[in-house]
Amino acid sequence: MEPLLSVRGLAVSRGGRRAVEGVDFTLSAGQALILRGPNGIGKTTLLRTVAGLQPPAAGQVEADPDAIAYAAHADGLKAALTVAENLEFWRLVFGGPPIAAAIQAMDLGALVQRPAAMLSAGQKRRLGLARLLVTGRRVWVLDEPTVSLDAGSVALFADAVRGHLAQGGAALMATHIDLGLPEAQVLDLGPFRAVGAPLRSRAPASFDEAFG
Ligand SMILES: Nc1ncnc2c1ncn2[C@@H]1O[C@H](COP(=O)(O)OP(=O)(O)OP(=O)(O)O)[C@@H](O)[C@H]1O
Repeated sequence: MEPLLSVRGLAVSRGGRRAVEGVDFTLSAGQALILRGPNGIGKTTLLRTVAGLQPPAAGQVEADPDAIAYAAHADGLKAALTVAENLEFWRLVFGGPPIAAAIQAMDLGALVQRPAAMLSAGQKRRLGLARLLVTGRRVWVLDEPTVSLDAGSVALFADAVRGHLAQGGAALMATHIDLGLPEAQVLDLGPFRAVGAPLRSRAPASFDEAFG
């Protein structure tokens, strides 16, 4: 079976410094891969590279760029639009399926008329994940998808991923928690830490805006 995503000898850099290198994996229809590794090892950087938001430092990422739906830490919601309007907006952008199934999958029925600005953190995250379902894209690339979700919502998300895989999709996810997806493979990035990469990088003095 032709893989939907193929990563070969991939090295990724952030801030001019290599994070991980020599990463190889493929994802075919119906497969999920979970990236693990300590804070700062390069999970987000690797996902951004796979999504085409930054170039590889070395190696290749092969995928149809129109097959990938990327969900970053931030949910990318339109604050003034309602839940339904946000989903309709993304459906129109991507040309995906009707929004009703996404609303049901992420249990947003009671919130459809509420502006995104008036959602709780977990509700925003559920809307951000519902967005994936209206993209109609086959390869989900997800960075910490369950942050802010309660246990019930994590289970809904796991069901959505399972449904996506069953329909011939694939998913690449960075997460620190157990998603309840035993069928997913796990790739620990620890052994791929680039030679010379710091174990924990130190933030510059001006970095800590919130607490400075
Ligand atoms: N904006 C930035 N500018 C420069 N370096 C950065 C920037 N953001 C992150 N880095 C550095 O790049 C490296 C990889 O960071 P990345 O966010 O990919 O790690 P991660 O594995 O996703 O971490 P976490 O588990 O904390 O989310 C880290 O060493 C980090 O310090």
